[in-house]
Amino acid sequence: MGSEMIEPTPKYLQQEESLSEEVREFISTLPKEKGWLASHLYRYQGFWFPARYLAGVLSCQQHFLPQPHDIFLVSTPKSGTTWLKAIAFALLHRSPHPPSAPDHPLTSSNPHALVPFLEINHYADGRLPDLSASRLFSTHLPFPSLPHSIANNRACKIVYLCRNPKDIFVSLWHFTNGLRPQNAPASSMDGAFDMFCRGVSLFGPCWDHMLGYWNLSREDSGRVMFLRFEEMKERPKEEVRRLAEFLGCPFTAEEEEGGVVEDVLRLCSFEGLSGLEVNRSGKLSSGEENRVFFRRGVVGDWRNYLDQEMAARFDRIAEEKFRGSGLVL
Ligand SMILES: Nc1ncnc2c1ncn2[C@@H]1O[C@H](COP(=O)(O)OS(=O)(=O)O)[C@@H](OP(=O)(O)O)[C@H]1O
Repeated sequence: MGSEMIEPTPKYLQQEESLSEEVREFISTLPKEKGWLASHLYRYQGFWFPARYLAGVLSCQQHFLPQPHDIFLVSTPKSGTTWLKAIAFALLHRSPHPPSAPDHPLTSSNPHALVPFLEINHYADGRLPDLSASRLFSTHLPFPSLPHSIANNRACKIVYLCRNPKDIFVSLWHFTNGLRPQNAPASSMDGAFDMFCRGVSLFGPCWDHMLGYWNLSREDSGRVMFLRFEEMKERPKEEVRRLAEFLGCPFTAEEEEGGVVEDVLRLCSFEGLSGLEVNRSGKLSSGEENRVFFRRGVVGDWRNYLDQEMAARFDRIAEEKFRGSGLVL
């Protein structure tokens, strides 16, 4: 009889048991609901987190110290974070790594490995990370949970990426089903839809998440750039030029002539990234298969999943939440 290897539970499926006594005690005081993938989501500072991420949130709130010129890529999950990470990395490192180079880091590493999340990666597992290697960070943290050290630091730059919540919902539903252990049943779309509308979803409510950074971008547009997935799809060159400018690395005339804008876009395109071996068969250190971050990458896929009534409920929520803010999606 051959001995069967028992795979350890991937980190992203680890739950409350893996946390320190202190964190477990704290989260036991928070409101909780059944999770989409994790057993529970906990409400902290008005938003919903799985226990493992919450431990990272608390730790980075306590310990993170920004440096002038740090850059933070912020988004609610499934807004196009993977794409933004790839583009920002390619823009900021294009001197040592020209985007057309066949050995560019993005051809052998998933964007999440190159630009880890503060709360999900750097500060996960009770670690205090050494952050000296790179000052380009990413986070799904809503504004009220962003470490005060970042929120109050006027020299840091924040790039916020937003997407139509209907597409976010559909993307999140596929994503969490794709991460389920093989024998676990998929969640029903109706149940997930109701939870999402009530804000009970990863880092949700997504509307409040967007509004927090929208307001900040209106107060301080030099420090916070508000990008939209749909506009990046519609006019990628303009948006990438705008981003390069905001990040302090605008394209030179030579680069424009040499087609570097197009090179960055090609390198970071859905087709380009999702076709790479590393993204077809690799895994993150937290256990997620890289391929789950690439599904369709289009605008408006929600039309294939939501009926009129569901779409109307989303519209009503957006109208209520965004009223008077100037934010229209
Ligand atoms: N390069 C590129 N271009 C365009 N779109 C892309 C790209 N990479 C990923 N995607 C699509 O983004 C969706 C995943 O969202 P996130 O990257 O925010 O996920 S995560 O929060 O990091 O888990 C998910 O959207 P859906 O296809 O609608 O599910 C991905 O397919």
